[in-house]
Amino acid sequence: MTHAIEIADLHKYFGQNEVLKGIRMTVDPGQVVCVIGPSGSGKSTLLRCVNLLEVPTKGKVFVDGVELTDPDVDIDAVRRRIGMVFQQFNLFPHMTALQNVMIAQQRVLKRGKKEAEVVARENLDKVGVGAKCDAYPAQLSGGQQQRVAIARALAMNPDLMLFDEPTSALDPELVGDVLTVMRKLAEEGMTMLVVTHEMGFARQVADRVVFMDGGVIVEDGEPAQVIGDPQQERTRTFLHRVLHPEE
Ligand SMILES: Nc1ncnc2c1ncn2[C@@H]1O[C@H](COP(=O)(O)OP(=O)(O)OP(=O)(O)O)[C@@H](O)[C@H]1O
Repeated sequence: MTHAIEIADLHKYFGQNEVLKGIRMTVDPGQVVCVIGPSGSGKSTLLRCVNLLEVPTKGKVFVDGVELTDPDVDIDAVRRRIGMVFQQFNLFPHMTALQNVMIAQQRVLKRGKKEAEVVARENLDKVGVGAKCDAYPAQLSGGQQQRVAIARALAMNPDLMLFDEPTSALDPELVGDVLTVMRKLAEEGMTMLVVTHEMGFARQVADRVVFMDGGVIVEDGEPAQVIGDPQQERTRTFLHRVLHPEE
């Protein structure tokens, strides 16, 4: 079986700073893999290397068997199959929710206005903000804005979704709405690579959890193992801090 994502010996430097130090991992079709780890461990950089928002210094990244790091590959064609959801929702402030979900379909996929609108409405309904089509981002809560951002990614019919701390910018009471949408996508079989601090989500939804620290993968396994019974001291220390922040 071809892996949905394969990362082979990935290194990334920013100047002298080696942020990724030989990452190897895979995500198979339909799998949900959560990446956890302390701030600055390289999680976002890893995710950004999967759609070449960052160019790896060394190593290879494959999406569905296609090597993104091959200079002859049509990167835009591969990128179109990858949906990305960021911590900040990055919606256009002067466009309504509906227009935000339509615009990339029209510009990138060259869909006509009518089709783009139908697809946008379907996806806004799917994430539970169908009633907010005509609202501007400033009129929406953070959780609603993030769900519009998810709808925007889904409207492009991606094979694969990357999430970079999608709930970190949200007020605590809004986190659940976004996680519910992500859980539903996982149940539908979407392949997902998710950088998150939400241990409950990682534990309940992920097929695998990857713990990163200092630019390396320290542990990679089933959630019950990595979160429930970590083998490495570094993982235990991190989890203790995250799960018992008051101590
Ligand atoms: N564009 C950049 N230029 C220079 N250094 C960068 C750049 N992006 C990230 N870094 C550095 O790379 C390191 C890893 O950052 P990264 O954002 O990947 O970590 P992270 O694990 O996602 O952290 P967080 O949980 O805080 O988002 C940090 O030291 C950061 O300062």
